[in-house]
Order: sequence, then C-alpha cells, then structure tokens
Amino acid sequence: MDFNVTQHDSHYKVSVGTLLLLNVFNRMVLCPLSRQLLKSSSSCGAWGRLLQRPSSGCVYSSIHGFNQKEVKEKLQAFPGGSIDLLKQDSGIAILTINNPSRMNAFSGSMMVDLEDKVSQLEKWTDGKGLIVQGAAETFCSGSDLSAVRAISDPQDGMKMCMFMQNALTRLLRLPLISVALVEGRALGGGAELTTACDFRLMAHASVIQFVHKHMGLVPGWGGAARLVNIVGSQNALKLLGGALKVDPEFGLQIGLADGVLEGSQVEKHAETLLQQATNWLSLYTKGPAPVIQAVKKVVVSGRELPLSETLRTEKDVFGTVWGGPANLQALASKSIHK
Ligand SMILES: CCC(=O)SCCNC(=O)CCNC(=O)[C@H](O)C(C)(C)COP(=O)(O)OP(=O)(O)OC[C@H]1O[C@@H](n2cnc3c(N)ncnc32)[C@H](O)[C@@H]1OP(=O)(O)O
Repeated sequence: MDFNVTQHDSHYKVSVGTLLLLNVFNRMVLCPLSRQLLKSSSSCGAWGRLLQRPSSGCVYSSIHGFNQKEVKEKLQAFPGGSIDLLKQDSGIAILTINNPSRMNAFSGSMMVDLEDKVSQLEKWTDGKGLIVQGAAETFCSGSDLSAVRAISDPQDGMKMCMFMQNALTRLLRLPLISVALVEGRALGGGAELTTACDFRLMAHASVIQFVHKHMGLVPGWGGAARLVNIVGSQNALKLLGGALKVDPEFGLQIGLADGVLEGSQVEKHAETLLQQATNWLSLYTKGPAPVIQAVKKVVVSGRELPLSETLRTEKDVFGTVWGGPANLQALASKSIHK
C-alpha cells in the first residue's frame, strides 16, 4: 500500500512498510546527531532516495538480504494443493486454502500461490471485502510437515519465515475488509493466518490453536506480533505458552473471535457458513469501493504508524474521498443520519 508523504516540500510515494522500517530505524539505530542530520537538507538526498524506493508493502527486501526469486524457487520444490481466489461482482472475494488430503496444510507451492493471490488482490480496484476459508470443512493445519522436515536447516527456515511474513503482512494491509472463516481446525501457521485478517468468525466446534510450543517452535509468520495486537500481551502469552485450544466461546471472551457462526448441519435449511460470513461482512462493505478502501487505509495507518504519520496519512486518504462521487452524491441528497 502506498501513501504520499511530504518532506522538504517534495512529494515522495512510500509504503507503510517503508515508513515502519524508517520509524524503527529512526528510533532504535539513529543517534540524535543522525536524526538532526536527517532533518537537514544535506541528508535529504539519501533518505529521499530511500523514500522513493518502489515498495510493495513488504517487511523484507534485498536490503535485508532477502532474495524473493531464490526463495520462491526453493518453495516450489515442495508442491501440493493450491490457493484459490474467486473475485465476485459484489466486491467480496473468497480466498480458499485448498489441500484437503493434508488438512489444508501449506505446501511450499501454496506459499508462492498465496503471495501471487495477494498481488492480484492488491490490484483489485473494485474490491471491498475478503473472506479467507479452508476447503473441505477445515481451516488450515499450518505448514506441511513433510516440507518442514525437509527444510529444517535454520537458514532456509528463516527464508521461508521472511517470505510468509511478507505475504501475510501484505494480506493484512490490503485495502479490503478481511475476515477469516474458521471451520474445523486452525493450527500452527493456520492460527497465524487467521490473525492476518481484520476479523475472525468461528464456526460451531471450531478450534484455533497456536500449537508451536508443542513443535518446539514459536510463531514465525508474524502471528505472535499480530496476536498481541488482537488479544493483548497477557492473553497472547497464555495462548502461546499453554498452546491453548481456543473454541468459539473462549475466542469471543478474549477478543480473538468477532462472531460465532451457527452449524449449517443443525438446521436443514440454514444458511451455509460462507453465506453467514458474507452477510456478516456485508454490513462493513456496503457502499462504494473507494470509500470502503479509504476506511481500511486509515485504520491500517492508525494500527501501524506513529501518530504524526497516521494523521498525515489520514489527511492524504481524506483527500481522495473529499469531493468524490460518493461525497457529492451524499451532499446532493441531503442525507440525514437518524
Ligand atoms: C508454522 C508452524 C507450523 O505450522 S508447524 C505445523 C503445525 N501443525 C501440526 O502440527 C498439525 C499436525 N496434524 C494434526 O495434528 C492432525 O493431523 C490434525 C490436523 C489435528 C487432524 O487430525 P485428524 O482429523 O485425526 O486427521 P489426520 O491426522 O489423519 O490427518 C489427515 C491427513 O492430513 C495429514 N496432515 C495433517 N496435518 C498436516 C500437516 N500440517 N502437514 C502435513 N500433513 C498433515 C495427516 O498426516 C494425514 O495424512 P495421511 O492420511 O496419514 O496421509
């Protein structure tokens, strides 16, 4: 996601990722003297070039020693399953994790597929919402354990981790309101995937479980950082430290779940889980795509950026809708909000 930022009377197009990187670097690495230099025009050139660097909202790039092409080639060596994308005229897309014979575990090629589908969604100008679901009545059982065994070398593990962090960070930053429809089990990386959506809806008898501790691991796909943001550090510590099973009731209690869906098997003519999730999401995606996308953008910047940068971003996003078609139409119809 790109934002326009004004610095020294010049406009630079930068991504949230670049801003975050700059912010962390600025706070943790630059000494006060360097910060002073950053403000001065003499240092503007280097930082200006960095700010202008084209970015796709990734956390890792070549400056972190991350070679996307090389990692993709390695991951493709572990095939199986697919990530299926259905973009609907309603502006709500369905992303399906599809590897039923392995409880929708992520093979290497599915990781590459996920990144490709996120790229497609980033370019979807008519999009407003996204539902992430698993095929065949279960969500996702995490990494494909056969691939995990084959890439147990720490260096390769780190590369896979960086690749998935990039893909899931971009998923969460999409200008679409996203919801994970959790049916069956969301385990390990599957639990992490649910946190890369804005909301989580849990079906009757579903379970989200960060089983990493039982695997001698911690989350590496950004799931721990996102979990802390969603449920707070106390609850995150309990969920990760105890590898606790989160059922819908517990999920609602700690704020991991945003709603519980009724089992479609219970009543013969009940809506399917996907219909229920679509209805739930439609409340938030009703309206023109540019406005819904603007809503998501201001929330992402509020979630991720320091206040002064958030406010500047909000101003820029506001400028994209002020006087726009939806705004003019609302003014002309003298709409009231009783
Ligand atoms: C990022 C870090 C990570 O994600 S580490 C991976 C964390 N995930 C796990 O450890 C899940 C391990 N799997 C399980 O605990 C069980 O298979 C679960 C998912 C609970 C399902 O149990 P159950 O309903 O009894 O089915 P099952 O065990 O017979 O499984 C059906 C077939 O699916 C397979 N499967 C399942 N999960 C994975 C996985 N993560 N990677 C690879 N294969 C997986 C099972 O091996 C089984 O295959 P098969 O029918 O024996 O050929």
